[in-house]
Amino acid sequence: MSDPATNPATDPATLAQYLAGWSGDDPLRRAVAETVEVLGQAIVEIAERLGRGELDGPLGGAVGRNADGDSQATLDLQAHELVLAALAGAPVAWLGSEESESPIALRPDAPLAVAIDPLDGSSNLDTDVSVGTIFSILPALPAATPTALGGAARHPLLQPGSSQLAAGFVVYGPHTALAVTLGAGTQVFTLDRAARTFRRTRRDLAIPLGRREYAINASNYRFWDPAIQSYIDDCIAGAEGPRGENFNMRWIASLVAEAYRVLQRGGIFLYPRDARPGYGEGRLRLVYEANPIAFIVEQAGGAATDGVSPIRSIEPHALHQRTPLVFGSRDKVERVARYHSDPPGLGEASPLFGRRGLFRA
Ligand SMILES: O=P(O)(O)OC[C@H]1O[C@](O)(COP(=O)(O)O)[C@@H](O)[C@@H]1O
Ligand SMILES: [Mg+2]
Ligand SMILES: [Mg+2]
Repeated sequence: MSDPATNPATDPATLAQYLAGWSGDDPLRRAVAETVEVLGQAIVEIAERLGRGELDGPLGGAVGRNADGDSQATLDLQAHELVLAALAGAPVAWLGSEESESPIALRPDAPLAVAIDPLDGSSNLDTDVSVGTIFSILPALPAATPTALGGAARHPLLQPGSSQLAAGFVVYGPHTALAVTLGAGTQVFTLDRAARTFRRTRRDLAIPLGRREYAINASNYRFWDPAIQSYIDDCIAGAEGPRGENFNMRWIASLVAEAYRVLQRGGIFLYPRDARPGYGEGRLRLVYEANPIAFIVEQAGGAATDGVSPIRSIEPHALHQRTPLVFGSRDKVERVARYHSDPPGLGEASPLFGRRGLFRA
């Protein structure tokens, strides 16, 4: 897979052009393309609102609580409303949003379901750190009985991530970047603010290998499982430890910003389960955070697991369900799984094995 930095002057594909080229005359693809495009319009609005900072009032500050008990900022709700309004005419039957306890019924006969985190990382709003939007597009199954969410019949929003037709995430940073996959590679578009248009700036992105960088909230160390503790211990031990090389650490506390960094320069991200009350399945949500990120990362040659199993193989049972999440360069993600499968005391960190070469990657 090639990874050229694309020059918009010679590769002027706008998001709309890229979507049109991909969809052709296929009705389901056209529906996906239309939906990504209207989400793009909502994203432009959210970017403009964020770009005004506190000129129109406070961005952060809790105004309520969502279904998961997280506090909601004014902008969490505004972003949700902008997405809802943008989807009004789209071929979407169901919207599942972090900011709505239950799925929202849109057009009953439409072929798609959208799951979205309208504003990711919103606890960072008042510090002007990058936040984002994450979305997943699924087929709306005709046989589903949506009122039985969580029951025997499967709601379209509760399909495993392997059913996704498209996924995207945005970083509202110094520039607004949109990473998208339609199952045919990962593309990055940059918002041309003056034209209110996304233009492709990276084509068929491939996560670079070899970057020795990990991202984890290290303040939770004492609550982690031994496998995660061992993995991080070995990174921290650096050149003197079993890995035999030094590692750098990053933690922005903004999933989209971490995911974008991993896409651009490699490394690994971990938000594992831990022993704090309420963190038995980690913090991040499977349906509208982990699944779309996993699809995009895999389409860029990387991997995403819950530590052991591929994220996209997990059968969701609830819209707001959490999952441990590990993603990044494939070799590093696979190494984390091996720390889980090695018997305690015989892992790579074991003094019995010291700097054994078997798992050096
Ligand atoms: O504060 P913590 O525990 O480090 O968690 C940070 C994580 O929580 C999140 O902010 C969760 O997303 P929301 O802001 O949408 O709830 C992620 O962006 C980030 O990776
Ligand atoms: Mg989030
Ligand atoms: Mg959010």
